[in-house]
Amino acid sequence: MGNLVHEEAAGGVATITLDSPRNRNALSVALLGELDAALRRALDDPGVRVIVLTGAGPVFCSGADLKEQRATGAPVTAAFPEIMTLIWESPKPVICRLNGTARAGGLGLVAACDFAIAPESATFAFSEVRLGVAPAMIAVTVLRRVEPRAAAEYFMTGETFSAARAAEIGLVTRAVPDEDVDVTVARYAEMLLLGGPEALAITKRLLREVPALPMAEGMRRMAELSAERFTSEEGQEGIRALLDKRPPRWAAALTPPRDRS
Ligand SMILES: CC(C)(COP(=O)([O-])OP(=O)([O-])OC[C@H]1O[C@@H](n2cnc3c(N)ncnc32)[C@H](O)[C@@H]1OP(=O)([O-])[O-])[C@@H](O)C(=O)NCCC(=O)NCCSC(=O)C[C@@](C)(O)CC(=O)[O-]
Repeated sequence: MGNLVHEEAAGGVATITLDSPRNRNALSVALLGELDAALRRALDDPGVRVIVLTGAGPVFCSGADLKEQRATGAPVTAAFPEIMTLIWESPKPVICRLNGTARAGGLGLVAACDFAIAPESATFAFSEVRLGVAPAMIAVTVLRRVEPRAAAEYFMTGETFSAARAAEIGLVTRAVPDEDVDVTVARYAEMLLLGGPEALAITKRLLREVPALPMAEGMRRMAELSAERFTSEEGQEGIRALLDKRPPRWAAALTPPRDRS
């Protein structure tokens, strides 16, 4: 366990905390290295079925570490694309529990997660252009979540917007009263623990793939997948459990080799 990222696991849920409040959890080389290792441990642990990503202090993440960038003169975020991809392609669902505000690169992480629960007091900004840099890497996740007009508006103006607006444009799943963040995250984690781990991993993959498929090919491939699921061990257990009026007994969560499609 490192100094800048902490992990704990309980009841099938691993919580990974960015813990560098002095610079508002800025993405330094060291923090990114620890985050990458923590994510891989959670992905590799068959006891972990849901991952929660959060931060310590008043800010979830302030984006690239600008002080380190100035001191070293080299890009500090070389490891960032791989981390966003790990989250995006993780067969286990990932919930972002926003402990507060986020900026720039921090919003790339938010968008990479399957769910994001934000406190109403949080504010957001894609501040890159105001620094003379571009929201380049984060565009890859953010543009898959946020509607195009809103992306153009906030990417190009750098204007600060509210958590409620972030929910409206698809950047976060829900903006809730600050005191309700934990209960809302727990409710999502509980719902996710009810699903079959394989079914969830496959559903996450189809959410990524189906929109890009031509209609006829989409129908053909999804009909095949649907049939496979009904005959899979997990599908049979889920249906048996429903008909027997008992909770399903799921096998352990999926572990790597991860699905990279
Ligand atoms: C986050 C709030 C609103 C909190 O606002 P606040 O809670 O009022 O905190 P603060 O502004 O008083 O900051 C507290 C301390 O954190 C430091 N700090 C704060 N942010 C950073 C940072 N990023 N890197 C390094 N240090 C940072 C800041 O310098 C200060 O240090 P001190 O003066 O006490 O020594 C405010 O601090 C803020 O606006 N920070 C700057 C956010 C920003 O502009 N980030 C842009 C990063 S560029 C980026 O992420 C590029 C990328 C990755 O998207 C490119 C791509 O996608 O290709």
